[in-house]
Amino acid sequence: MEYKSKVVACDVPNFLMEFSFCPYSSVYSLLPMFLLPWLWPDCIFYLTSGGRRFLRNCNYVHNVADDIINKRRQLLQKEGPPKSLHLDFLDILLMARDEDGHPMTTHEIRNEVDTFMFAGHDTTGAAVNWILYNLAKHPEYQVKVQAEIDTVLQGRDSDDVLWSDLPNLHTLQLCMKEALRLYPPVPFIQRVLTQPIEIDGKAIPPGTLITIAIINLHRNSLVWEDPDEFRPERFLPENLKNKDMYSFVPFSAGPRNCLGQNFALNEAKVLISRILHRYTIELAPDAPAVQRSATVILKTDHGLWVRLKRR
Ligand code: HEM
Repeated sequence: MEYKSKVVACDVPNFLMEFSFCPYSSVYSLLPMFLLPWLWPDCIFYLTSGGRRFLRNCNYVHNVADDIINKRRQLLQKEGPPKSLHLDFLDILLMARDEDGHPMTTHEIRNEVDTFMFAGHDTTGAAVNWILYNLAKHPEYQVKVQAEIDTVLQGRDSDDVLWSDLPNLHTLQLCMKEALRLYPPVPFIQRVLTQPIEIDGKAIPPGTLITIAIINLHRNSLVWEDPDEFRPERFLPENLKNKDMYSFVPFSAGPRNCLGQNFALNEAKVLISRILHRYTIELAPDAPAVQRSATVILKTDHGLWVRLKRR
């Protein structure tokens, strides 16, 4: 499959961010906001109780971020740039200057912080959950992953996972990719076409908002053999030789793909190897059936229930 569309940035209206259900009528309460087009204009949406709750929640998050930014700015003014070798993200933003020497405003910095918090937190959390769940469901792979972690750590403590260990966790990497294929934390993305394209004989005009269902692509039997099976070996280099590079896109693809991809994979590797070095994970026998719920992030309706046994 080839992506022929050019990608453009598209502003997401606020109503799409309100994923809770419309609270004020028995009929509406069953419908997600995007099925209620008359509430799409912000000025109308903000008059509803859902809209007011949305504004309240936004204010709360913005105040938390503003508070952190202001405290750090004051610290920078008082003590000067940090002496540590690596500056953190907030320091970099606070110290950035444009061509005229102007710093970023708190509002500009907050927008960046919000993007990274939203893009980097729930996504990685969901990924780690789904990976651990799959390893619990497939103990034959969990054992291999644990043996690999034990070898790589060479008797060191679980807290001592080093940067240099990460490329050696090959089996873990295969299992992580397979879990991200079956359960991509971002199941859908959207793009506005800037050029007409044709897919299977159907012409789609520019300006059309299209949804790319990553989860369906990953489970398409034309793309992956036995797509619902957990088979990490699919990602061995020899098995990927004839695979289209767009068959597996949990981090999207093209110029607007995920900026935090490597960070997320490394973060997940550290976390999972520390957990599996100490514990074996089993599915909880009395857990409710896993019901995938595909909102912005792929979650479950009743959680993923596992048991940890100290090794
Ligand atoms: C397993 C974890 C993650 C997954 C599955 C994931 C997935 C994605 C996907 C699919 C997109 C494209 C969204 C779209 O086009 O609509 C994206 C964009 C983005 N991600 Fe991630 N992400 C993850 C972790 C992170 C982390 C840890 C960070 C930051 C530290 C991050 C930062 C971003 C940013 C800034 C963008 C927007 C890039 C742009 O529009 O140019 N992500 N991510």
